[in-house]
Amino acid sequence: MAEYSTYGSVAVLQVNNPPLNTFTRHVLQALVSGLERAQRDPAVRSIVIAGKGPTFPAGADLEELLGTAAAPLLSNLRMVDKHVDTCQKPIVCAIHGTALGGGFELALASHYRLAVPSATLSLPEVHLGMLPGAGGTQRLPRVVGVKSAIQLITSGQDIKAQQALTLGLVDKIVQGDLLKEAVSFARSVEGRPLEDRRISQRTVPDADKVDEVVEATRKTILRKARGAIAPLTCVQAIQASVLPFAAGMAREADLMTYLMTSWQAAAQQYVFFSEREVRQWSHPRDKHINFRTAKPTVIKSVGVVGAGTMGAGITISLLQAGLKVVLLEVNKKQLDKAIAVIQKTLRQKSASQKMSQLTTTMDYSQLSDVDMVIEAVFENLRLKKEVFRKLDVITKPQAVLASNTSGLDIDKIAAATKRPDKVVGTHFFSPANVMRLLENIYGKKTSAETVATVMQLATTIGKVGVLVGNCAGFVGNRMLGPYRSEALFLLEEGVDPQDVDRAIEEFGFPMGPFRMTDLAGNDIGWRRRIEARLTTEHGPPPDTPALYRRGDRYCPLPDMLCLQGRLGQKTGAGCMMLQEAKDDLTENIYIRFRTDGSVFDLRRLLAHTKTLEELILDLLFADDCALLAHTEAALMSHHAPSMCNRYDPGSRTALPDPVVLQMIQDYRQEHGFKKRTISSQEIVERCLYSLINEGFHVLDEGIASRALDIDVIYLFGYGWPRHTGGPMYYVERVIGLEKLLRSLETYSARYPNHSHLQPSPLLRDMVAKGGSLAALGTTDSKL
Ligand SMILES: CCCCCC/C=C/CC(=O)SCCNC(=O)CCNC(=O)[C@H](O)C(C)(C)COP(=O)(O)OP(=O)(O)OC[C@H]1O[C@@H](n2cnc3c(N)ncnc32)[C@H](O)[C@@H]1OP(=O)(O)O
Repeated sequence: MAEYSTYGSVAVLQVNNPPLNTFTRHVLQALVSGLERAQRDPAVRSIVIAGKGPTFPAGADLEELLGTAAAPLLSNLRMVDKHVDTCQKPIVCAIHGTALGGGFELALASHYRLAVPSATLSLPEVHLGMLPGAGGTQRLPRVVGVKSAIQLITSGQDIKAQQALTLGLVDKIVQGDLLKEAVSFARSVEGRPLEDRRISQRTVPDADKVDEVVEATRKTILRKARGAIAPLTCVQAIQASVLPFAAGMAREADLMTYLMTSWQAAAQQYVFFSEREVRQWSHPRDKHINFRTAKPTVIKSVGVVGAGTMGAGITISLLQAGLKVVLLEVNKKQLDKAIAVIQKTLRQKSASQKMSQLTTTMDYSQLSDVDMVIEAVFENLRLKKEVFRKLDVITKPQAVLASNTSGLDIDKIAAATKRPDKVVGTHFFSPANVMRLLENIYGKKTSAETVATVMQLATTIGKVGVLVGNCAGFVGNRMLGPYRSEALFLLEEGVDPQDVDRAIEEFGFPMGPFRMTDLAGNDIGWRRRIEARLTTEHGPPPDTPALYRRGDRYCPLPDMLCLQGRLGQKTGAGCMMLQEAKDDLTENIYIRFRTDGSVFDLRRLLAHTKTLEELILDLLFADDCALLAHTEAALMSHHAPSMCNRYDPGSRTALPDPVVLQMIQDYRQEHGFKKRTISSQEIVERCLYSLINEGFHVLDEGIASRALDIDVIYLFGYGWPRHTGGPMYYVERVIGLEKLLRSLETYSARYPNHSHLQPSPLLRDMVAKGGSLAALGTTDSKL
């Protein structure tokens, strides 16, 4: 646990608790014993603490911290801290790997710190809903000042060795053998006075400005925290660092107890383990096919087809992971643009050498030798099938063929090939080089080996891969459907778009539903609805009521919006449409092609077509049309000043527009809706409960095999607030399944035609039988 050895006058304590040398109570007990022994031994004049194997201790063992062993763990940690801080012999910490949380705090309690250049230090407790409760909030500000301490602790950011040296957190960077250097360093400081080496005895350098600093940062922290209590509690603890050390420590301990017993800390620790647990996948159809039994194919080279925003982002992710990439794009301008974006991004990340791993081409035959292809063309089934047909012929027979689709049928895509066992979905999220989620979709015929390969690929490229089944929208986008519908129905009843957004953002999402679709592009959903023949232009049958489709309530506002060119931020306006004379509109609408920025006057193009609607639809969906095959058309209306959520050029700030509010009012009148006041609580409940209810359907159908898979998808792909643990965790542990059921019953009784508010049979069953999501396969083994 902590190996004791001596090198002349130097005692060395090496923590040995693989894989990360985390502090269990036994490790800490062994450290206390080692320190006592070294203090007792008159031959020992200095002490080195180090980690054996890959790292210095990476913090407290979370399984113990959360379980019944928490009390002895904490009391042992305090004991170590006291022994170290009051020790009369110099203690030198030798840091390599990751000195995190309690590990870093142990180093701060010591008298000297040496680190190898690759070492990383951090206090990441805020991500676990806690604070650095072993003196971190008291010692760090004594070294770096309150301002920097607030920044470092509330962000939990990594501090690289060189930065730590600059900040005064380490005393020396060691290039050679760390342990040897640490022993010789310890010897060199033997007998020197220790008082000025004890951080606890120092005063905070910017103590006189503490209130000012806290006041200045509070607003930003609150905004970023989005409902999480840990960041501001960290600030309160840091504020106490200007008190005498013992008083500050007492304040830190009180606040730590408050956080550790909060539901948010439990939720965030669930997130930590769930992020890792999704790697332990098993095939819902056959549990014998799982991460242990299925062997992935080794992937060294990947072809990416399509150099749009997604294709370029995917390419960057692959290159950053050291894979060889062949990027294919049949449009030269688009290809050049993508190369420039990739180059710029890699350069910003100081990874320009990775460009040598990239081949770009317009010729499919260049893909003949890659181990895998990820297709990232326009979201259109016909086009994707065509690409897969080609790939099947060109690539080597053992190559895996993956489609980056956000919801199209993987089986239909696979059917275009003679190797459906090698076809799989890999749903990346935009921006693909930033977003951590990779939703991997198996089809009916996808082999275990192919599943294992894409799950392994996720890990290789630093993503969180979640395995899900095939259905429209898979897990994430399918659950988003009811959420969006309910948001629209709320507009019909009297809420303004910005009120819906505000309520959802107050719950903790970075963006409400309207700002989110404006960002993603309103045309994405529109295209899907058109393909499903749901929009007015392509359906419904004449005898269907205006606000119904296939027996379900339907809100046509987003379709009307798209027809007016309000596609979101990319067109400078989104959200709600402004009902204007179409003739007027044609005067002002242009089409801008993203590849070269050229602008075409619609009136000229209109000469060849019947109506404006038809023209826009043609342009947006004609993937085989020469104009659009390799470009994404963006419609740009010059009516922006009078539009609802409009965006000043280059800005992402949504500006509500009174004209549109009037338009919604007209829409309500036209369809006989009576405006009423709706509370934020109702907005949140109706939107989120309908999303979660769909999650129960998804589990019932085996599309997701565990509730934690859904949680991870929403946390890493959709901005679900981390401190709530994810939708399924939140509803079970915070709201309660019974309350969810009762609320859904109330709302569905009020809105019998909103089918997504009808409680799922699984939810009813679980409430009736007292079942839990954990029993369904949510692995809570570590919680
Ligand atoms: C008033 C007195 C109060 C005293 C309170 C003292 C409180 C101290 C607070 C803390 O120290 S909290 C813990 C702080 N440390 C962390 O948050 C580190 C968390 N870990 C990581 O960030 C990463 O694991 C890593 C260290 C960067 C390594 O990443 P890597 O990708 O290499 O490995 P993983 O797959 O993440 O982890 C491997 C394996 O280990 C498990 N694990 C990681 N950290 C912990 C931990 N702190 N406790 C328990 N288990 C941990 C992880 O779950 C993996 O397990 P698996 O079974 O292989 O999935």
